[in-house]
Amino acid sequence: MTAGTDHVLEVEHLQVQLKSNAGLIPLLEPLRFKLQKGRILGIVGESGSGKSLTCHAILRLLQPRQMEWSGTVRLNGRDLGTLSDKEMRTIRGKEIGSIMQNPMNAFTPVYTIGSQFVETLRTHTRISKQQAIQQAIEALASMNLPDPHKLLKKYPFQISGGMLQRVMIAISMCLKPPLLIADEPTTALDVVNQLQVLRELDRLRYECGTSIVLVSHDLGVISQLADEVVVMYKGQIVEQGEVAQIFDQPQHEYTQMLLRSRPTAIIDRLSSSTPIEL
Ligand SMILES: Nc1ncnc2c1ncn2[C@@H]1O[C@H](COP(=O)(O)OP(=O)(O)OP(=O)(O)O)[C@@H](O)[C@H]1O
Repeated sequence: MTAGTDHVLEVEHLQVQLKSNAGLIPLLEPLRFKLQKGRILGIVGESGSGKSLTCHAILRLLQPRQMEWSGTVRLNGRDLGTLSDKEMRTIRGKEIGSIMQNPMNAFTPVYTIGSQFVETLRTHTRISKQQAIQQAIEALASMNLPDPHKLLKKYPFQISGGMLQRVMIAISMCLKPPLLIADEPTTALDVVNQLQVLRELDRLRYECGTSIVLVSHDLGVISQLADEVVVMYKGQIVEQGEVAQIFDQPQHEYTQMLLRSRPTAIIDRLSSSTPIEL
């Protein structure tokens, strides 16, 4: 970490505009937030409020022909805006892991899960092929994926979206990045697997000190896992702060409305002390 900052992620005046025939249309108003090592920042807000766009902007995955962006994103004090596309490709994966809503997009259909898993590990670490396969098998097993040996031989289209989601998380677990961007990581999963994934994310931050940006519609998940929260509405941050503060004393009318419609099922399961039978 660069001297002078104890923040893994610093986002300042981050703004995104859509290029259209009618001119630039603002999609994200200038955003500002920071995240310390080992902390989880939840991003909540209704559909279309700008959560995914924020994640894509941090990862520098916006299409330059479609979008214009400005502002600063720093990772451990390093301004990502100054890096070349090649440098950013190295950063993505090793230093910023990502778990996106549509896992199919993260895989190439013509290569097996195993070859993509091993290739990713070996691109970012100095381990042998055999060690990479062993790590992959252990990581897949820890994600409650059945028969990891067979799974490695399958192609992405041969397994469900939920399984692919867990494969992506397993890859991130192996790479132990300082920052993980998880955009609705449990949306495609059933309740048992949602809990498994959330526990693995929690383990990643406690054991590896990974900081996590966690986007979720589920306020129960955010209140249980996140340390701080950003509430977005129409491309703006309307409120941000420590989870307890925002959930106990929401100041903004929109946050109050979100909390009134808060689901409780996952919270109850997650906070239950009874171990889940897997
Ligand atoms: N490629 C694009 N072209 C045009 N508009 C876009 C594009 N991507 C996002 N937007 C617009 O930007 C706004 C924010 O979208 P974003 O996907 O970030 O929302 P979100 O909060 O993640 O929603 P959801 O919870 O449904 O994923 C929306 O109004 C969306 O229509």
